[in-house]
Amino acid sequence: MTSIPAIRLDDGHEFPQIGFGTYPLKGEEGVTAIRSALDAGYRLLDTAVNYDNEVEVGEALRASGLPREDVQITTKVPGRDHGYDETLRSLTGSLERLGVDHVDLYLIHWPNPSRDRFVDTWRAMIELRSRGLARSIGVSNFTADYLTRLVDETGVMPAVNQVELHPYFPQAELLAFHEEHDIVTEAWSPLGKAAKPHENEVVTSIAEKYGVTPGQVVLRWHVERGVIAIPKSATPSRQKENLDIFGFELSEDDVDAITALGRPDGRLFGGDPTTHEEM
Ligand SMILES: NC(=O)C1=CN([C@@H]2O[C@H](COP(=O)(O)OP(=O)(O)OC[C@H]3O[C@@H](n4cnc5c(N)ncnc54)[C@H](OP(=O)(O)O)[C@@H]3O)[C@@H](O)[C@H]2O)C=CC1
Ligand SMILES: O=C(O)C(=O)[C@@H](O)[C@H](O)C(=O)CO
Repeated sequence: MTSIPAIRLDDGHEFPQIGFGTYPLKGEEGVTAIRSALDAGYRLLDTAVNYDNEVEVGEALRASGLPREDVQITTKVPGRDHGYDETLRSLTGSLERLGVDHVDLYLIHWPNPSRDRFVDTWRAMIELRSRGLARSIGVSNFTADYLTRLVDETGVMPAVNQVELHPYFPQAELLAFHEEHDIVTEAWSPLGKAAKPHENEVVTSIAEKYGVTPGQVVLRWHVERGVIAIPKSATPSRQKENLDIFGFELSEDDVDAITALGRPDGRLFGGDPTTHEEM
């Protein structure tokens, strides 16, 4: 089984550089797909209250027979649960649905700026970390300005920012900010989902050169940039393929050529964190 290199967060906890995205896996089929990912070697599962599949994630974990401590679980507080007390309650609900006594990474799913409650939400997450209910805490879809506001108002910088990141939206500026502030970047839709950047000729020709698949090239590009990627696949063969990316390296020129595919309108569904509201 592939051994997955780890990335260390600024709180000292280590996370595998490839995790498994679970949206929109649900029901019996969802449990089967998530279980199959665990069997293939994934040890980081990404879920959220809004995916409505925390129960399935917990079931797949138990069905796998793996010790709880071998698998890291991320979940996320939704916009409707922003606020101090609301966030404490939200995690209680997530833990019950998952059937676990702590999560390994707890994220604010979206900043939801029109509500302007993400700082209080963050204060609750700091408390949840001190109670041991969330081992690491971070955010998702935060801009540099929102991250700065969190640290200015609470003194605590998120360990992770999970953001849209794929060859058509490479986010070089945000990555540089993260590096400067010891924030680990996690890529959502790392394969670019429906935009299928792996079908772009730049990627397919690099894949041919290395004798790997285009999907593997895109995931390796994330690895070369020091990012944690959480590809989703319901297909067991692709689940294995997406983990099998540690036997080759991309040259700097190839990394740059893929990054150059970025487009100003490269977001998949216009999810600009400064305007997108998701409850
Ligand atoms: N924080 C946030 O706001 C967000 C977080 N996320 C998280 O990120 C995860 C991943 O993102 P997602 O949007 O699913 O997009 P991905 O970029 O992971 O793409 C998933 C799609 O790619 C296909 N696929 C998987 N592997 C390959 C491959 N090797 N070659 C070609 N196609 C492939 C899958 O098909 P198939 O399943 O048929 O194999 C599926 O259609 C989500 O599951 C979720 O956990 C996603 C969006 C927003
Ligand atoms: O999947 C997620 O985590 C989301 O935040 C959603 O916005 C998701 O990307 C979606 O539903 C897009 O239409």
